[in-house]
Amino acid sequence: MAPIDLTPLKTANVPIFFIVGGPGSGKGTQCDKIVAKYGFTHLSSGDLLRDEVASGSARGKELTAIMEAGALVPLEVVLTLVKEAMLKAVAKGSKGFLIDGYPREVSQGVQFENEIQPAKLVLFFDVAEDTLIKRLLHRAQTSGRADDNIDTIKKRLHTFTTATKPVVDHYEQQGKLVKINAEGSVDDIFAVVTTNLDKATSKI
Ligand SMILES: Nc1nc2c(ncn2[C@@H]2O[C@H](COP(=O)(O)OP(=O)(O)O)[C@@H](O)[C@H]2O)c(=O)[nH]1
Ligand SMILES: Nc1ncnc2c1ncn2[C@@H]1O[C@H](COP(=O)(O)OP(=O)(O)O)[C@@H](O)[C@H]1O
Ligand SMILES: [Mg+2]
Repeated sequence: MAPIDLTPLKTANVPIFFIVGGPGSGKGTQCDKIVAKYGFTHLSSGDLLRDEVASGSARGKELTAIMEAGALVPLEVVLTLVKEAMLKAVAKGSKGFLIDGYPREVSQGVQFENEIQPAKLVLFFDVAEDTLIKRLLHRAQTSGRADDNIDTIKKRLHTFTTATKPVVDHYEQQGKLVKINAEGSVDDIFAVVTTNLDKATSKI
């Protein structure tokens, strides 16, 4: 795959926030509220992957089985989709990015930050496993997602614990992690999100 020219993205030099949390932790819900208040561009790695599957492309066909198994798709695939989406957004004057659902393993974060730029903050939505399961089963009633079923949910939770929890430790050691208890109401959690984002963006 030819390397993507990231010059426009690096030149834009807009803030980038990683949004991390278990399946059903509220990443998408909080990102929608952050976009409404700050105007950042929300890119969900899961949504980009589902769009790729829906496009019927050969690349998309390979992804279906992996996603329905609740496993992680190859790093290069998801990073390429994220880069392509970020370039499209900076061409339209993006003010900054919420990268939702990425990184899901430490190597993803390291490669992203080496090739694009360091994330300003990593927001981690911390939710107990039984709450995640309850929320995802509730979402399953309307999401129509092939991976919102109890078997795949359990696999996604296992994937989160084994591959993504190390991401939390990695950024905690760097002092860039904001760990938010995301058990409460959407608005209470958003109040904590805005306190942290206001602090981070005031330093830009
Ligand atoms: N009670 C409660 N439910 C929430 C909260 N945030 C999200 N949800 C619900 O939990 C489900 C998963 O949320 P979503 O944003 O899709 O989580 P994601 O999988 O991390 O992107 C959805 O049905 C939401 O309506 C919250 O703060 N409190
Ligand atoms: N960064 C990533 N790396 C590898 N696979 C990913 C990544 N993001 C999403 N996926 C795949 O897409 C699926 C759905 O992701 P996502 O929509 O973010 O789930 P949720 O919002 O419920 O946490 C994941 O279970 C995984 O198979
Ligand atoms: Mg989501």
